[in-house]
Amino acid sequence: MTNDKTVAILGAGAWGQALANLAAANGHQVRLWSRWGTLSLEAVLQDADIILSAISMKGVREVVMQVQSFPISPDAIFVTATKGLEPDTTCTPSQIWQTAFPHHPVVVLSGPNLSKEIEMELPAATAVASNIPTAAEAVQLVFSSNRFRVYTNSDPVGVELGGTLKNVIAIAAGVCDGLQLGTNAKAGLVTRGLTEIVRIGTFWGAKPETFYGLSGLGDLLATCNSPLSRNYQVGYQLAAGKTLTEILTHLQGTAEGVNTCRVLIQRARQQNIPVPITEQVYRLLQGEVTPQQALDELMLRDIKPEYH
Ligand SMILES: NC(=O)C1=CN([C@@H]2O[C@H](COP(=O)(O)OP(=O)(O)OC[C@H]3O[C@@H](n4cnc5c(N)ncnc54)[C@H](O)[C@@H]3O)[C@@H](O)[C@H]2O)C=CC1
Ligand SMILES: O=C(CO)COP(=O)(O)O
Repeated sequence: MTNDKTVAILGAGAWGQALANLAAANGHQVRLWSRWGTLSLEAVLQDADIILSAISMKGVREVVMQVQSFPISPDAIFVTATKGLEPDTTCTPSQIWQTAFPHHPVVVLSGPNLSKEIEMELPAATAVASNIPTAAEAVQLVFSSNRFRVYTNSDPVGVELGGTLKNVIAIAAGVCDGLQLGTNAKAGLVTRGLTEIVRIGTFWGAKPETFYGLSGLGDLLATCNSPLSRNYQVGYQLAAGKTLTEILTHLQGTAEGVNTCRVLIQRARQQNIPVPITEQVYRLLQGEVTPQQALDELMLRDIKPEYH
């Protein structure tokens, strides 16, 4: 009897490759699928115990529909590692996977996981969250090692939203560093950013405490403080006067925060949720304000109690 699993990883970008290497290093049989690769999706999915998606948000629904057209094991567990929101529906990736595969467990994997550091075999921790505890535990076993510490969590919505919403604040943090506003400004921004994340996330059904864990505060700290973060890079380069189009043309990989910010603003406005930092990031990305104007708008808002 062996505990080795067959793991299908969909998406061979930076994150898909890093996760494939982690599972392979633990002795699992890993099949990595890319739309440009030689392995067919059908062959990759055949009898897989775990089907993990590290597809960027823009491709998730298309890939879900392709997966639906092939046979999969009745016991297969889906894992989603994408950090984004779908523009038209405002769905999270796990909601899309769960709707398409209602009889399979879906696990969200999210945490402070800059893929370049993980590829360098530096230590990191993450959370795997599901409504089905045994599914989260199975995924925990597949990826846990002496360099990747995996915690289970029972709040998939909170874990997924933490990883997704922090990307918008990471853009703001990049602007803050790019403008050389100092450590006090950065600490204030990130803390108020977390307040905004908790406000939106709890409104959408997450548990508030989840946002103080690895996938919330943890990932917020990682992305707001590292030039390895593509979202941080977007903000940093906007502060240097580059246009969004220029930045995205040269950026390696995906900065999900750009799209997430637009979806978030749409939902927050509909539901009357105050999100002042996200609002300024949105206006900056739209070219409606300069980084300095966005800062002034935030600093000169009506004064108020810290909690209300
Ligand atoms: N790179 C990182 O450090 C981390 C990234 N993430 C998240 O993982 C997701 C992927 O990120 P990266 O791997 O960095 O991005 P990436 O841009 O390097 O890779 C994205 C992958 O998705 C595939 N893809 C996109 N649209 C597709 C479609 N229509 N059909 C088939 N494949 C499609 C691309 O071919 C590529 O393999 C993002 O949501 C990101 O926020 C999460 C944690 C860490
Ligand atoms: O989510 C990440 C780290 O946890 C990766 O951040 P970026 O997508 O900004 O590079």
